[in-house]
Amino acid sequence: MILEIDKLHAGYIKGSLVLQDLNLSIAQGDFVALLGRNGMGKTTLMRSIVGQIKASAGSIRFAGEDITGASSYKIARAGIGYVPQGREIFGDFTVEENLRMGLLGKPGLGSTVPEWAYDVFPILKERRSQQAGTMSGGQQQQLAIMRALLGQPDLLILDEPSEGIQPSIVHDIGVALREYARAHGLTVLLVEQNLDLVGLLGHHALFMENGAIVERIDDMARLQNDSELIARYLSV
Ligand SMILES: Nc1ncnc2c1ncn2[C@@H]1O[C@H](COP(=O)(O)OP(=O)(O)OP(=O)(O)O)[C@@H](O)[C@H]1O
Repeated sequence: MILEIDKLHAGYIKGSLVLQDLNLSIAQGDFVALLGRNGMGKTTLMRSIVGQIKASAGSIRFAGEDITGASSYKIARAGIGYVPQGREIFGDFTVEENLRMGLLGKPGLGSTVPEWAYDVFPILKERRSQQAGTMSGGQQQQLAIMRALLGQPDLLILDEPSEGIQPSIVHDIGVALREYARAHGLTVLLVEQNLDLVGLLGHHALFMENGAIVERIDDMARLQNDSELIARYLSV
């Protein structure tokens, strides 16, 4: 297992936990989609894995190493890339400057954006000198994903990458990312509501409710044809 979370408890306010006794194991090279209604704790779980929220109990192991309580910087260096909800790109900086930030803090990667980055998402090459904040949502999402990939992570975590993006563009981004992930043996953990992207980037789906993972499916066709499952976990 590349990621092993055992009995994790975490939250924002003392005495009020969002994640309760959460267990999760992800195998190397797996594509896992995490689904659930708003407020169930998906983002809190992602932020706990990348060290932005400290666990009050339980443990998180990545590639055999205990990363519970480690700094975000150390966790990124250990090989976890994170594309946060809302993308968090630097709008006043150029595309290339944003991409260079993905190289920071990782020894041996240099400071020049390698050509392969532009091969994965060619629009970023066209726009490399443009202020990132002036690009469309889909273009900014490609930038955010590539900034994370430039650190050459072993596990890539994406939090609602389709948010605010036209469906056809979401699909194209998903196809490009799937191709990259397969070619590089990347493990992917995706929080997503867009079922097209879940189908593209998920081999399994996990459902989260009230701070715990309550069900797993391996037959992804159920997301299209099991209306009872959808109603139980996804309808608002
Ligand atoms: N910064 C914060 N401070 C206090 N409470 C928070 C904070 N962020 C989230 N919460 C609370 O934690 C709970 C879980 O939120 P979380 O964002 O993890 O859910 P989610 O499943 O990712 O939903 P969404 O799809 O809306 O992001 C919610 O009750 C939310 O109000």
